[in-house]
Amino acid sequence: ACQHRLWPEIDRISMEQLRYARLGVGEGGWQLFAEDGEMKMYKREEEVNGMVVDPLKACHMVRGVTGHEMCHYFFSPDVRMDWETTVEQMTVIETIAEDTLVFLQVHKRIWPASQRDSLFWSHMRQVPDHNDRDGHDIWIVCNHSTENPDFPSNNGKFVRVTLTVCLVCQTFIDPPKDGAQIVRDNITCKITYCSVVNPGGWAPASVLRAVYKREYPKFLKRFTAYVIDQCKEKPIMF
Ligand SMILES: CCCCCc1ccc(-c2ccc(S(=O)(=O)CCO)cc2)cc1/C=C\c1ccccn1
Repeated sequence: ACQHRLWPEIDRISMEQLRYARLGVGEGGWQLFAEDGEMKMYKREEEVNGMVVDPLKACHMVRGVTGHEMCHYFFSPDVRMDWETTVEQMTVIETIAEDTLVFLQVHKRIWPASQRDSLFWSHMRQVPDHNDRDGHDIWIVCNHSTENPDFPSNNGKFVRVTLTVCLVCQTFIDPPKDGAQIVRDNITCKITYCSVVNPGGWAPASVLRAVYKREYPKFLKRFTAYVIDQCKEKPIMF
Protein backbone atom coordinates (compact mmCIF):
# COMPACT_ATOMS: atom_id res chain seq x y z
CA ALA A 1 0.00 0.00 0.00
CA CYS A 2 2.82 2.36 0.85
CA GLN A 3 3.87 2.75 -2.78
CA HIS A 4 0.33 3.28 -4.14
CA ARG A 5 -0.25 6.75 -5.67
CA LEU A 6 -3.09 7.42 -3.21
CA TRP A 7 -1.09 6.44 -0.13
CA PRO A 8 0.10 9.96 0.85
CA GLU A 9 -3.49 11.26 0.73
CA ILE A 10 -4.84 8.20 2.56
CA ASP A 11 -2.27 8.61 5.31
CA ARG A 12 -2.79 12.39 5.64
CA ILE A 13 -6.61 12.35 5.61
CA SER A 14 -6.84 9.39 8.00
CA MET A 15 -4.65 11.12 10.57
CA GLU A 16 -6.46 14.47 10.07
CA GLN A 17 -9.80 12.71 10.65
CA LEU A 18 -8.45 11.03 13.79
CA ARG A 19 -7.50 14.43 15.23
CA TYR A 20 -10.85 15.92 14.12
CA ALA A 21 -12.81 13.08 15.72
CA ARG A 22 -10.99 13.54 19.02
CA LEU A 23 -11.81 17.24 19.25
CA GLY A 24 -14.61 17.76 21.75
CA VAL A 25 -17.99 19.13 20.81
CA GLY A 26 -17.66 21.96 23.32
CA GLU A 27 -16.44 24.43 20.76
CA GLY A 28 -17.06 24.88 17.06
CA GLY A 29 -20.81 25.40 17.02
CA TRP A 30 -21.92 21.80 17.37
CA GLN A 31 -25.59 21.38 18.24
CA LEU A 32 -26.97 18.23 19.85
CA PHE A 33 -29.84 17.00 17.67
CA ALA A 34 -30.43 13.44 18.82
CA GLU A 35 -29.84 11.46 21.99
CA ASP A 36 -30.56 7.79 22.71
CA GLY A 37 -29.07 6.31 25.86
CA GLU A 38 -25.28 6.62 25.51
CA MET A 39 -25.54 7.85 21.90
CA LYS A 40 -25.32 11.60 21.33
CA MET A 41 -25.48 13.08 17.82
CA TYR A 42 -24.29 16.57 16.96
CA LYS A 43 -24.39 18.56 13.77
CA ARG A 44 -23.29 21.92 12.41
CA GLU A 45 -25.51 23.56 9.83
CA GLU A 46 -23.33 24.41 6.82
CA GLU A 47 -24.11 25.07 3.15
CA VAL A 48 -21.75 25.08 0.18
CA ASN A 49 -23.14 26.79 -2.96
CA GLY A 50 -26.61 26.55 -1.44
CA MET A 51 -26.24 22.82 -0.78
CA VAL A 52 -26.59 21.38 2.72
CA VAL A 53 -23.30 19.76 3.79
CA ASP A 54 -23.99 19.62 7.54
CA PRO A 55 -21.04 18.01 9.33
CA LEU A 56 -22.15 15.33 11.76
CA LYS A 57 -20.41 13.97 14.85
CA ALA A 58 -21.85 11.08 16.86
CA CYS A 59 -20.46 9.83 20.17
CA HIS A 60 -21.49 6.49 21.63
CA MET A 61 -20.35 4.00 24.26
CA VAL A 62 -21.00 0.34 23.47
CA ARG A 63 -20.46 -2.41 26.03
CA GLY A 64 -19.31 -5.88 25.02
CA VAL A 65 -17.30 -5.18 21.86
CA THR A 66 -13.79 -3.87 21.12
CA GLY A 67 -12.77 -1.02 18.84
CA HIS A 68 -11.04 -3.54 16.60
CA GLU A 69 -14.32 -5.47 16.21
CA MET A 70 -16.32 -2.29 15.51
CA CYS A 71 -13.89 -1.17 12.80
CA HIS A 72 -13.57 -4.65 11.34
CA TYR A 73 -17.33 -4.86 10.64
CA PHE A 74 -17.57 -1.24 9.50
CA PHE A 75 -14.75 -1.78 7.00
CA SER A 76 -15.65 -5.26 5.75
CA PRO A 77 -17.29 -5.33 2.29
CA ASP A 78 -18.57 -8.88 2.94
CA VAL A 79 -21.03 -7.75 5.62
CA ARG A 80 -21.79 -4.21 4.40
CA MET A 81 -25.21 -5.03 3.01
CA ASP A 82 -26.19 -6.78 6.26
CA TRP A 83 -26.26 -3.50 8.23
CA GLU A 84 -25.97 -0.57 5.76
CA THR A 85 -29.56 0.36 4.86
CA THR A 86 -28.64 3.50 2.86
CA VAL A 87 -26.99 1.41 0.13
CA GLU A 88 -28.68 -0.33 -2.79
CA GLN A 89 -25.51 -1.64 -4.53
CA MET A 90 -21.91 -1.92 -3.38
CA THR A 91 -18.80 -2.89 -5.35
CA VAL A 92 -15.15 -3.02 -4.38
CA ILE A 93 -13.51 -1.58 -7.49
CA GLU A 94 -9.93 -1.65 -6.25
CA THR A 95 -7.97 -3.45 -3.54
CA ILE A 96 -5.07 -1.16 -2.62
CA ALA A 97 -4.12 -3.32 0.38
CA GLU A 98 -5.90 -5.72 2.73
CA ASP A 99 -6.73 -2.70 4.92
CA THR A 100 -7.40 -0.27 2.07
CA LEU A 101 -10.20 -0.69 -0.51
CA VAL A 102 -11.99 1.52 -3.04
CA PHE A 103 -15.82 1.24 -2.93
CA LEU A 104 -18.44 2.26 -5.46
CA GLN A 105 -21.88 2.49 -3.80
CA VAL A 106 -25.32 3.37 -5.12
CA HIS A 107 -27.45 4.84 -2.34
CA LYS A 108 -31.16 4.52 -1.93
CA ARG A 109 -33.00 7.38 -3.57
CA ILE A 110 -34.26 10.05 -1.21
CA TRP A 111 -37.41 11.48 -2.76
CA PRO A 112 -37.73 14.05 -4.34
CA ALA A 113 -33.94 14.28 -4.92
CA SER A 114 -32.31 12.23 -7.67
CA GLN A 115 -30.46 9.04 -6.72
CA ARG A 116 -26.83 9.33 -5.58
CA ASP A 117 -23.72 7.21 -5.85
CA SER A 118 -20.43 7.46 -3.97
CA LEU A 119 -16.88 6.40 -4.83
CA PHE A 120 -14.41 6.42 -1.97
CA TRP A 121 -11.30 4.79 -0.58
CA SER A 122 -11.71 3.12 2.80
CA HIS A 123 -8.73 2.60 5.10
CA MET A 124 -8.58 0.81 8.44
CA ARG A 125 -5.71 1.21 10.84
CA GLN A 126 -4.72 0.75 14.45
CA VAL A 127 -3.15 3.78 16.14
CA PRO A 128 -1.20 3.28 19.37
CA ASP A 129 -2.70 5.67 21.89
CA HIS A 130 0.23 6.63 24.09
CA ASN A 131 -1.40 9.68 25.69
CA ASP A 132 -4.14 7.67 27.35
CA ARG A 133 -3.76 6.36 30.89
CA ASP A 134 -5.07 2.87 30.35
CA GLY A 135 -3.14 2.96 27.08
CA HIS A 136 -5.63 1.15 24.84
CA ASP A 137 -5.14 1.25 21.14
CA ILE A 138 -7.41 3.22 18.93
CA TRP A 139 -8.84 1.74 15.76
CA ILE A 140 -10.02 3.95 12.91
CA VAL A 141 -11.77 3.49 9.58
CA CYS A 142 -11.66 6.50 7.27
CA ASN A 143 -13.75 6.76 4.08
CA HIS A 144 -12.91 9.59 1.67
CA SER A 145 -14.17 10.30 -1.84
CA THR A 146 -11.81 9.66 -4.71
CA GLU A 147 -11.98 9.58 -8.52
CA ASN A 148 -11.48 6.74 -10.94
CA PRO A 149 -11.51 7.23 -14.74
CA ASP A 150 -13.31 3.91 -15.18
CA PHE A 151 -16.20 5.22 -13.04
CA PRO A 152 -16.68 8.88 -14.01
CA SER A 153 -18.97 11.02 -11.82
CA ASN A 154 -20.80 12.42 -14.85
CA ASN A 155 -22.12 8.96 -15.73
CA GLY A 156 -25.57 10.45 -16.29
CA LYS A 157 -27.25 7.83 -14.15
CA PHE A 158 -26.55 9.05 -10.59
CA VAL A 159 -25.44 12.28 -8.93
CA ARG A 160 -22.01 11.61 -7.34
CA VAL A 161 -21.77 12.69 -3.70
CA THR A 162 -18.45 13.59 -2.12
CA LEU A 163 -17.90 12.42 1.45
CA THR A 164 -15.43 12.11 4.28
CA VAL A 165 -16.40 9.73 7.05
CA CYS A 166 -14.43 8.38 9.97
CA LEU A 167 -15.20 5.84 12.67
CA VAL A 168 -12.79 6.16 15.60
CA CYS A 169 -13.04 3.51 18.31
CA GLN A 170 -11.23 3.18 21.64
CA THR A 171 -11.49 0.09 23.85
CA PHE A 172 -11.72 0.36 27.63
CA ILE A 173 -11.20 -2.71 29.78
CA ASP A 174 -12.54 -2.88 33.35
CA PRO A 175 -10.38 -5.81 34.51
CA PRO A 176 -12.30 -8.48 36.45
CA LYS A 177 -11.33 -9.06 40.10
CA ASP A 178 -8.87 -11.78 41.13
CA GLY A 179 -7.13 -11.85 37.72
CA ALA A 180 -9.99 -13.76 36.06
CA GLN A 181 -10.07 -13.90 32.27
CA ILE A 182 -11.48 -10.79 30.56
CA VAL A 183 -15.02 -11.40 29.24
CA ARG A 184 -17.19 -9.20 27.06
CA ASP A 185 -18.89 -7.69 30.07
CA ASN A 186 -15.53 -6.17 31.06
CA ILE A 187 -15.05 -4.23 27.81
CA THR A 188 -16.55 -1.01 26.51
CA CYS A 189 -15.95 0.69 23.20
CA LYS A 190 -16.00 4.50 22.90
CA ILE A 191 -17.12 5.36 19.37
CA THR A 192 -16.85 8.66 17.50
CA TYR A 193 -18.48 8.70 14.06
CA CYS A 194 -17.90 11.82 11.94
CA SER A 195 -19.31 12.46 8.49
CA VAL A 196 -19.49 15.26 5.95
CA VAL A 197 -21.51 14.41 2.86
CA ASN A 198 -21.80 16.87 0.00
CA PRO A 199 -24.88 15.79 -1.97
CA GLY A 200 -23.10 16.70 -5.20
CA GLY A 201 -26.07 18.39 -6.75
CA TRP A 202 -28.98 20.44 -5.51
CA ALA A 203 -31.29 18.75 -2.98
CA PRO A 204 -33.89 20.56 -0.89
CA ALA A 205 -32.28 21.62 2.41
CA SER A 206 -35.43 20.80 4.36
CA VAL A 207 -35.57 17.28 2.89
CA LEU A 208 -31.86 16.59 3.54
CA ARG A 209 -31.97 17.86 7.11
CA ALA A 210 -35.08 15.82 7.82
CA VAL A 211 -33.45 12.69 6.36
CA TYR A 212 -30.27 13.14 8.37
CA LYS A 213 -32.21 13.82 11.57
CA ARG A 214 -34.22 10.64 11.09
CA GLU A 215 -31.68 8.40 9.40
CA TYR A 216 -28.39 8.97 11.20
CA PRO A 217 -29.55 7.84 14.65
CA LYS A 218 -31.15 4.75 13.07
CA PHE A 219 -27.98 4.14 11.05
CA LEU A 220 -25.65 4.14 14.06
CA LYS A 221 -28.02 2.19 16.32
CA ARG A 222 -28.48 -0.45 13.64
CA PHE A 223 -24.74 -0.75 12.99
CA THR A 224 -23.75 -1.05 16.65
CA ALA A 225 -26.54 -3.58 17.34
CA TYR A 226 -25.31 -5.60 14.35
CA VAL A 227 -21.72 -5.72 15.69
CA ILE A 228 -22.87 -6.68 19.20
CA ASP A 229 -24.94 -9.50 17.71
CA GLN A 230 -22.11 -10.71 15.44
CA CYS A 231 -19.57 -10.75 18.28
CA LYS A 232 -21.48 -12.12 21.24
CA GLU A 233 -20.70 -15.80 20.62
CA LYS A 234 -17.20 -15.20 19.25
CA PRO A 235 -13.84 -14.91 21.05
CA ILE A 236 -12.91 -11.27 21.76
CA MET A 237 -10.84 -9.67 18.96
CA PHE A 238 -8.66 -7.12 20.81
C1 LIG B 1 -29.97 13.80 -1.68
C2 LIG B 1 -29.44 12.63 -0.91
C3 LIG B 1 -28.01 12.85 -0.49
C4 LIG B 1 -27.55 11.79 0.51
C5 LIG B 1 -27.42 10.40 -0.15
C6 LIG B 1 -26.46 9.59 0.68
C7 LIG B 1 -25.11 9.74 0.46
C8 LIG B 1 -24.19 9.06 1.23
C9 LIG B 1 -24.61 8.25 2.26
C10 LIG B 1 -23.60 7.54 3.08
C11 LIG B 1 -23.93 7.02 4.34
C12 LIG B 1 -22.96 6.36 5.10
C13 LIG B 1 -21.68 6.19 4.60
S1 LIG B 1 -20.49 5.36 5.56
O1 LIG B 1 -20.71 5.71 6.93
O2 LIG B 1 -19.19 5.66 5.01
C14 LIG B 1 -20.74 3.61 5.44
C15 LIG B 1 -20.54 3.09 4.06
O3 LIG B 1 -21.76 3.17 3.36
C16 LIG B 1 -21.35 6.70 3.37
C17 LIG B 1 -22.30 7.37 2.61
C18 LIG B 1 -25.96 8.07 2.48
C19 LIG B 1 -26.90 8.75 1.69
C20 LIG B 1 -28.32 8.57 1.80
C21 LIG B 1 -29.07 8.50 2.94
C22 LIG B 1 -28.57 8.57 4.28
C23 LIG B 1 -27.69 9.53 4.69
C24 LIG B 1 -27.29 9.53 6.01
C25 LIG B 1 -27.76 8.58 6.84
C26 LIG B 1 -28.64 7.65 6.38
N1 LIG B 1 -29.04 7.66 5.12
